Amino acid sequence: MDKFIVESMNFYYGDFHALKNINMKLAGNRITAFIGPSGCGKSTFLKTLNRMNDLVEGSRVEGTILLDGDDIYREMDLIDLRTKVGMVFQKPNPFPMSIYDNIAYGPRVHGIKKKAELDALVETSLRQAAIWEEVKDDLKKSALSLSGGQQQRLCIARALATKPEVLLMDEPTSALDPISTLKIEDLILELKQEYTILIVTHNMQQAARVSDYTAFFLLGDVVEYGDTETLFSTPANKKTEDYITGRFG
Ligand SMILES: Nc1ncnc2c1ncn2[C@@H]1O[C@H](COP(=O)(O)OP(=O)(O)OP(=O)(O)O)[C@@H](O)[C@H]1O
Repeated sequence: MDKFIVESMNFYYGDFHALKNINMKLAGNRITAFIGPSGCGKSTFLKTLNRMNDLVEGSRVEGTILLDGDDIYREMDLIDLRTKVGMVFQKPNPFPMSIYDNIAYGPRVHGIKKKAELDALVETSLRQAAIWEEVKDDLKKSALSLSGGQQQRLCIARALATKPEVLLMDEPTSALDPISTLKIEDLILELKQEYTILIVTHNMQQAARVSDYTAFFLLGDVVEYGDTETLFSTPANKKTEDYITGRFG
């Protein structure tokens, strides 16, 4: 099932044409990776999917992006969209509050007040993000006292607490050590059962390890998009081949 259908999408920062005629279907309950050299538009593309770019002055989007058949720029309420489509950023960005409050924040904004309900949500989210065992006795401790890898898993738990359907991840492991990176990768694979995951990564091995599908971006174009195994073993385009073999540039 396609979760997102992107049709004739163009994106501009002022006069700069950052994404050029993107047509793409993104599969539900699968992991899709976006790769490509710096500045090619991967993050911009990811952010169009939950309208994070709306905040950028002078930016403009053309074309259509459907989420479960609804046009996210014309038919969907922004709060509904952001509830359905959660996001995890490159640098872990916990709120300067306790571990518990970081997770309970979103649900509270959505009107959940009962302590028992919040307790359950906090536990489930932390378990799903594979960090419960490490923090369950310290829920009142500041989230800022956690290690970088723990903070990133906490941020994933925070994103899960509002029960999204899609998780956008913008280079979620680039600030982490190899062990934390592998933990997050295991977690991403685990989460695929329940979520649609879209991940920007500079790490080719990571894309090959975790994703079902990969899209290669270059200068705002999608040069090649398909099944990860095929794209990495027998790329159809010479530019894709040059990039994945490190001959790019
Ligand atoms: N807020 C902005 N205002 C103007 N131009 C921007 C803005 N954000 C990004 N750009 C430009 O849009 C292009 C695409 O940027 P984007 O961040 O999407 O690339 P990327 O592929 O994710 O790069 P990286 O891998 O370095 O994160 C770049 O040329 C960048 O300079």
